[in-house]
Amino acid sequence: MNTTFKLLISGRILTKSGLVHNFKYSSTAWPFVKDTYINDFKVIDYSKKYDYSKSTHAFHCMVYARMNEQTFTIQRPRGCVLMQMRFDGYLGFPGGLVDPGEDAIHGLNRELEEEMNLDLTKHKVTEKDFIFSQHSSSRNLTLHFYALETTLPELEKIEARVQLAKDYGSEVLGIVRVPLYTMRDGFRGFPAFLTHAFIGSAREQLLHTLQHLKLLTPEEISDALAAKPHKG
Ligand SMILES: O=c1[nH]cnc2c1ncn2[C@H]1C[C@H](O)[C@@H](COP(=O)(O)OP(=O)(O)O)O1
Repeated sequence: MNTTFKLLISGRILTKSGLVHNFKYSSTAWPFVKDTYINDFKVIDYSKKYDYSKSTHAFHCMVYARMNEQTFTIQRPRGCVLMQMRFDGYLGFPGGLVDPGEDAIHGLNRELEEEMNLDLTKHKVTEKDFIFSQHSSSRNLTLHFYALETTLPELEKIEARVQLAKDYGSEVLGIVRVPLYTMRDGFRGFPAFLTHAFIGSAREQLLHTLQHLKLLTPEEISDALAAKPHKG
C-alpha cells in the first residue's frame, strides 16, 4: 500500500557549530521511508530535531523543471533534473556544509551560487522547497534536501551559466541532466544512470524526490532499480 502522510513542522535549530536553521514546512513522506536506513542514513522525523543538534549539517538541492507536451522530447520524460559531477568522480547535488553561525538557507543559496553560478536574484531556495532530512550517527552527519522548481527555459539558462561558477573546474566538473526515461532495451536511460557512483545519500535523495514530485511513479522507480543490462 502506498499511503502518504503529511509532516507539518516549524522551528529553529542551533547546531554545535552555531549554525542556525530556521524551518517551517509541510512535506509529504512515505511510511516505507520512515525509520528505514538507506546506506548509513536514516530518514528522520524532524520533530526530533534536537536529537541532532550535535551533528554536522549539510544542505543540498535538486534544481528541476517539469516538462509538458510542448517540451516533450522523443523519450517523453516528465521533467528535467540537474545533478553535478563532483571533483571526486561521484555524482551529487549542489550544496554542502553550512558555515558556523550562518543561516542554513542562506548557506545553501551561497553554495548554489558558488557551485552553479545560480542567479540568486531570480532563483532562491526557501523552506517551502524542503523535501526531507536524513541522519547518519556513524558519520555524525545530518543531510537536508531541497528541490527548487523552475521552467525549462530558465533551467537551460542555469545550465549555460555553470561554467562561470567560482567552483567550476575545481569542486564541480560539470552539470548533468538525469535521463528520466527507460529505453526499449529496459536498461539504457534511468536504470543505467543509477549504476553510477553517488556521494552520500544522493542516489536515495534523487529517488525519493522524483517520487515525491511525481516525476516518476513508484513502479517506474522499482522497475529501474530491478533492471539488468542486456549482454551482447
Ligand atoms: O548530493 C549529496 N547528497 C547527499 N549527501 C551529500 C551530497 N553531496 C555531499 N554529500 C555528503 C558528503 C559529505 O560528507 C557531506 C558534505 O559534502 P560536500 O557537499 O562536499 O560539502 P562541502 O563542499 O565540503 O561543504 O555531505
